[in-house]
Amino acid sequence: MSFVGVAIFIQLLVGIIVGLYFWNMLKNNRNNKVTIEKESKKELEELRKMRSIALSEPLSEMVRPKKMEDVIGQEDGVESLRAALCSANPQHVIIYGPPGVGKTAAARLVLEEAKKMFETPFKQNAVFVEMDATTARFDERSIADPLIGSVHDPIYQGAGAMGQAGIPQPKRGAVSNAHGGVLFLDEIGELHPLQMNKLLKVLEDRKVFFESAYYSEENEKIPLHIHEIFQQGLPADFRLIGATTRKPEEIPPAIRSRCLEIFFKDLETDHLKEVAKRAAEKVKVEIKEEALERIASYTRNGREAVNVVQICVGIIKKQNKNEIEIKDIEWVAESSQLVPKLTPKVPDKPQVGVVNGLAVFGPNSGSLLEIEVSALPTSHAYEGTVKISGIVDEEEINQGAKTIRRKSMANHSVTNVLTMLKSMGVPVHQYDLHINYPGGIPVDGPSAGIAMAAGIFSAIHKIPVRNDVALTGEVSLHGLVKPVGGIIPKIKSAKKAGATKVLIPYDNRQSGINQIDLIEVIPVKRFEEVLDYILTSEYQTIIKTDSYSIKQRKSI
Ligand SMILES: Nc1ncnc2c1ncn2[C@@H]1O[C@H](COP(=O)(O)OP(=O)(O)OP(=O)(O)O)[C@@H](O)[C@H]1O
Repeated sequence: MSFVGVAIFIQLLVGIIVGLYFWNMLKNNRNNKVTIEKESKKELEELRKMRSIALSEPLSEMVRPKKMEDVIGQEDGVESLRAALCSANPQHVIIYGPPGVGKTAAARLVLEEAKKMFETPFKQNAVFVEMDATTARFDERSIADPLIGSVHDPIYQGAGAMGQAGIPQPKRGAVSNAHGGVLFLDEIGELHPLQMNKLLKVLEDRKVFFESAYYSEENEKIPLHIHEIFQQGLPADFRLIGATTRKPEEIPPAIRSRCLEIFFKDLETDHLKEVAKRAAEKVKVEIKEEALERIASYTRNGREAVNVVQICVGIIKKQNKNEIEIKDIEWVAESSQLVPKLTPKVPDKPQVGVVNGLAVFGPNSGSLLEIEVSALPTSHAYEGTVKISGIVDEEEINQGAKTIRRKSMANHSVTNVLTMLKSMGVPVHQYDLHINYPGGIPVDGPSAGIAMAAGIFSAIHKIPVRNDVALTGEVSLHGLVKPVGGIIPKIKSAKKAGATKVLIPYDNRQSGINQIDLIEVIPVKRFEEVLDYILTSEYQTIIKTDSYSIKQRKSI
């Protein structure tokens, strides 16, 4: 074969190989397409089948408040929420309150109310985006951040078109999804500090800026919209409504200072009855007053009340009944291990060494706190012993990334109280003292100072303490009554427990406080005044014949 013949043969061979290669590729592509189409058809059928199945709407959805008036017992909170959002300049908000009392329900409704306002900046299609801060996880490489958004770099996109072309892809987070509307961030107190900082930056800029090592202004392969996002940021102009069961002091000051703070309360018995009644009405089931009363006695918030009705409805429907009776509620209480609520009450009569202290839990819930003191003459030569029971010995304070463990403040507060009483002339050292906080309420903080001091004084001198007075306040080494937190819920809980007077630190007095719930509120400056108010009238005569006089006490 000549040289030309060989060349033609090789050319033909290469042509055949290349042709076969492309023919094979086309065949594969066609096969792949057919397989993908078949798979997709199967998945679509499955999806349609799933969509055709729908259970009935759960009762919890049916009874969810549909208008603000349906949110029961939160008039002040709802009014503040309206003031914050239903205006020409809506503000960011944090709602504090116990779980299940209507924070989410009210937040969902306020945007709809705001949209109806004449001057509102919210458009009719403004969105309400809901997110739970406990699920707003992010990863440190910023590949995924459902709250703020993230950039999918080509290395993580794999074989996707953008990935192959080396184009970084910004992905929207909740802050951008909420653009023009409201971002409701439940449990905002649980947000990771790093994300809290990013959120603060977004609130300030009203847009999100992304970074990527794969981004270059000169890269012409990058589409225009991605250039615009990297250069001008992704819009994120929304109003934040954060909700938390934590106390304000546990929330970072930087976010607090940018938000209006609103407080939702514990629901009272009447409110719980109303929530349960409306739930029963919505499913057209009858329920009598005594049954509502029983539901309220077992439940602590609106969600629990709705849940009890929901289970009862299931039970009576199975029995072809249309009325929820007390026995149905008892059955639910037993099977769900619900325990009746104990509302602390003031004692029936004055007693030696028994004082009505006041405690506060979470952001807005108060409770009467019984303090009992026993004082027995000591057999020790120099100094009696001091025992404290029923308090938190050690506590853990979570400050975002760091956790602090500290010894109980109540413990330290006893030391301060004893020093104060000793310097007053009370013969504390001659007694073995036992201070007990019965009832399992976790006590901490120094706010029980004046109550504890009064209990010790009463126990040592065997003078009964008035049972109708409750008191709160820290006491200084020199007998000054220092301000404390949670004063309003404390006053309300004193009234609920049956007290007629409540002593508070003078510096805690504020306008309108004297009229709260028709209980007499008495601001006090010094511990001597506390004794004058809470010890029974015998005190005045006994004290004058004792080893120290009122004059001595006043000179502390
Ligand atoms: N004040 C209330 N008035 C009417 N219904 C209420 C009230 N509080 C709770 N509910 C009922 O309980 C359900 C749950 O309430 P919601 O989710 O608003 O509570 P929350 O305070 O946001 O609680 P969490 O902090 O646990 O999310 C509501 O859908 C509603 O049916």
